[in-house]
Order: sequence, then C-alpha cells, then structure tokens
Amino acid sequence: MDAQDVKNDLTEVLYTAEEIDAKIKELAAQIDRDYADKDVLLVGVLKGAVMVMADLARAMHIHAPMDWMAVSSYGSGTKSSGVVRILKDLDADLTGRHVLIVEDIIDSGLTLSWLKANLESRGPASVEICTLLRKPEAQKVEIDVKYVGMDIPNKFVVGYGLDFAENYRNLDCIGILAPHVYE
Ligand SMILES: O=P(O)(O)OC[C@H]1O[C@H](OP(=O)(O)OP(=O)(O)O)[C@H](O)[C@@H]1O
Ligand code: HPA
Ligand SMILES: [Mg+2]
Repeated sequence: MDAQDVKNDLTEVLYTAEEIDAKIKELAAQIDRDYADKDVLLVGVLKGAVMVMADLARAMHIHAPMDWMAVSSYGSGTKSSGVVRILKDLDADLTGRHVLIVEDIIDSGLTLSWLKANLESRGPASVEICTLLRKPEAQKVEIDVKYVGMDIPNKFVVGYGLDFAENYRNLDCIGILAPHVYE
C-alpha cells in the first residue's frame, strides 16, 4: 500500500473483497431459489448500491432485469437527515411485479422504510429488500428485510459503493473510516 492509497484512511477493514464476494454469492443463491417460479425486478438504489447490484445480478442464474432509483438522505455528511428526496425515479411500471430492492446499507433505516412504502403504493405483487450491510444499533425504524449480508457495528463505513462525500466508493473492501477524515 503506497502513501496515496485511500485504504490508509481506514482504521479497520471489516470485509475483504473475497469475503464480500462470498456473501454476495450466498445472497444470490437464496434469491435464485426464492424467485425460481416468479419474475423478479431488481431495484437498485443509486449510488451506493451500484457495486452490490452489479455483483449480485451477475451471481444470479435467473432473469434479473434491473431498474434504478436515486434517493438521498445523507447529502455530504455522515448522519441521515431523515428527509428522503427522489432524485431519479424508476423507468418501470411496478404493477403486478415482484420487486426486490437492492441496497448497500441499512443504517437508521429511514431511507428504506420510506422507499419500501413508496414502492408498495405502486401496486406491485410483492416488495422485498436485499441489503449487504445493516447496523442494528443505529436502526431507528423497524423494517422487514428478507436478505441481509452482514450486521456491522455502529461506525461510519466506506468502500464497495459506500461513500464519504462521494469518495471511497471504489474501494474493493469495506472498512471503518478514520474519524480524522470527517471530524
Ligand atoms: O438507513 P439510512 O440511515 O437511511 O441510510 C442508508 C442509505 O444512505 C446511503 O445513501 P445516501 O443517501 O448517502 O446516497 P448514496 O447511495 O448516493 O451514497 C445508503 O446508500 C443508503 O441508501
Ligand atoms: O456508514 C455509512 N457509510 C456510508 N454511507 C452511509 N449511509 C448510511 N450509512 C452509511
Ligand atoms: Mg452515501
């Protein structure tokens, strides 16, 4: 690791690229089984879920059409504002469809509880959630989540799609961001 390596800004690597890959494959196998007899539409939440979506979809063996929504509740800070805004809506009509929301992280849960209710109001056959990470100690609202990769401590994490002020998304691992970077 050279002096410029952004990994230097992590206090700890929580999951290596290999560990993430193994977990994504497990989730994909579960999803393949559960949706074997119905068509699923993957709904990725930009931008954080881009890496999860790309790897999850490629690890699946059933049809996995993808659509995207952009919502933002964090802006450039490390705390959720609780106010969710739609920055880009779906192209697809959800009527009668089995929707699987794909997310990188459930932190306070405010984004997903809002999003799930929003998508449920569009007449889908079902709406389930797949998230790679969840912070149980930070969650402020109950959400029924069918697929969870791993539960993590209540620390601000970056990498594999997760950003701080738009940086670190391209890290191949997931780690805890050193507080000196944002304090
Ligand atoms: O459970 P919550 O406390 O609501 O936090 C989780 C959400 O926050 C992040 O998105 P963000 O709004 O930062 O946008 P981004 O995906 O573009 O980084 C993350 O990707 C989730 O969507
Ligand atoms: O821990 C986090 N890191 C990056 N983005 C986030 N959005 C919610 N929680 C986090
Ligand atoms: Mg973010």
